[in-house]
Amino acid sequence: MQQIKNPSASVPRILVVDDEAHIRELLEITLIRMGMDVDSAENLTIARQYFAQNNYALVLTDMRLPDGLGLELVEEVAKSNKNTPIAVITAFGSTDNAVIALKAGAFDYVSKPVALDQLRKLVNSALQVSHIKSSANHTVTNASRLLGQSQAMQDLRSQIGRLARSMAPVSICGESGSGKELAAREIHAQSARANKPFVAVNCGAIPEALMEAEFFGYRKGAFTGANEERDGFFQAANGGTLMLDEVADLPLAMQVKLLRAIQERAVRKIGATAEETADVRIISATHQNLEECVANKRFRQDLYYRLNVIELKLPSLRERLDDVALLSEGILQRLSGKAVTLSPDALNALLHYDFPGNVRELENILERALAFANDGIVELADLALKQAKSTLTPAGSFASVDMLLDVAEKNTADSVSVAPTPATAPTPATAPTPTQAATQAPAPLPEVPPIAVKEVPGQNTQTPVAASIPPGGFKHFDDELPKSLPAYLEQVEREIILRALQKTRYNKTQAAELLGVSFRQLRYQIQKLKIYEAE
Ligand SMILES: Nc1ncnc2c1ncn2[C@@H]1O[C@H](COP(=O)(O)OP(=O)(O)OP(=O)(O)O)[C@@H](O)[C@H]1O
Repeated sequence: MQQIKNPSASVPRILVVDDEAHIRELLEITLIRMGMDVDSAENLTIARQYFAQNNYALVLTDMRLPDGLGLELVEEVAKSNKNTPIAVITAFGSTDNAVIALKAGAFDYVSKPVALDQLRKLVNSALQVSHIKSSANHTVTNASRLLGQSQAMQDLRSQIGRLARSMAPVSICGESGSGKELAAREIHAQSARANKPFVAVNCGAIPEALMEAEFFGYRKGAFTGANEERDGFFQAANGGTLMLDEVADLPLAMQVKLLRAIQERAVRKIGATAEETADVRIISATHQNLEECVANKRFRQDLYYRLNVIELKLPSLRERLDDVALLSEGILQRLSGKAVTLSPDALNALLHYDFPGNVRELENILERALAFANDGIVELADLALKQAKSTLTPAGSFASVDMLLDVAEKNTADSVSVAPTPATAPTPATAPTPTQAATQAPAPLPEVPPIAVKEVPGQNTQTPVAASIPPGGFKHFDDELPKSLPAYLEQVEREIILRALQKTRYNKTQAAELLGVSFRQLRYQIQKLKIYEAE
């Protein structure tokens, strides 16, 4: 056992635990060169003594020790009140051990033979975690955008605080609109990676043929149309967090490649001969049941095991209706920029609504209601809830089409959202590529001849309806008023969405661009209106 003399209180101190003297020595030299103080232990017993007597910025332990497993130390350190990050050194190719250690509370891992640049990155992340913990920055939890004071939200926020201190992959599940992406952004914002990119990728929105290029990038000339070298999502997220949204939508072939990239922490651009390291933290999300997808052989078990190291479950809004008042206040404030309140009747109606679309639906309801609200008060009738028996008083004019569509998501300034930007996408002649659509103002929707004439069942039916428009379009009211405003507005919304879908040959990404809404919002409206592609 070797102890560095005269450790200064201001110098970060690291405990290295390994039974092989030459590895201890290598780690010690590297860490001392990085300006750290180092204590080293050759077995669990000595490591425990050191840990009990000192405060460490990081504990780095081998998995196999003469008197036990490094995993025991991981559990003890994770459970202690000291909040010390602990990382493990795993044998080459033993990624299962890494997953087990991460599940037990390890902050990160390095594989043998230890690559020194990876070790340096790990140490720097651990130091930032310790710094965030002890500095005023930690109050970021209080400024969380995830609103809600219910027990479920308080638990969620403290779970997020713990997860932010780890590199472990997190799998977020929850109903559509319940806040999965927001939770992922929070984990990133509170982590040591906060000043690096957060890249959110909608796996369901990328054409299969382009997946590899989008994820891993390509070299110039790698294929026809590859006119210049391009980074993929992994490179764009380097040092930060990569969110794989709707991960269940990944095709099986891509799942294999993704698994490899995550395990090796390295990717190879299409056309490149060498791999490059990819230092990304993976957060995945889905509204589907991934276990069921595994059982149905739609999702690889090994990838599931790799992504699902820690599971974060988002409660639905109807499970935490006591948050509705606070959420509404925050949303109204954000949307209108001034104090707008809900009348007691309106609040009461919301408290009895079941929100199948969760917080996103609450946002939509309130955004629509704001357009009708007078004198800074949202009344029950303004909400136009389906269950609410509203007697709507005419409020000037009917909602414009723009109002019916949700506002585009606003990315936070410190984050990057990467939309698929295919280089060689076989795109329909009339539809713009996503790249074009992102840079051009959406063109006005031209008249589209009606297709696949089918009768559209009633708007409130539970049966999905095929994507078809009645001949001549839907009935529009000139003089007479519609019998039900919500049903009428849904009808107009359906018509607009169907026209955009038909124009883009059912490419939802392009349809969303055309309508100036995000893919997620369009998908939500399609689900809500139960539109599906005509066979
Ligand atoms: N707790 C919350 N506090 C404030 N806003 C929230 C909360 N949860 C969700 N939201 C808002 O609701 C909207 C939907 O959230 P988000 O996109 O994170 O949901 P999601 O579960 O990822 O949806 P999907 O499954 O459709 O991808 C966003 O505008 C988000 O800001």
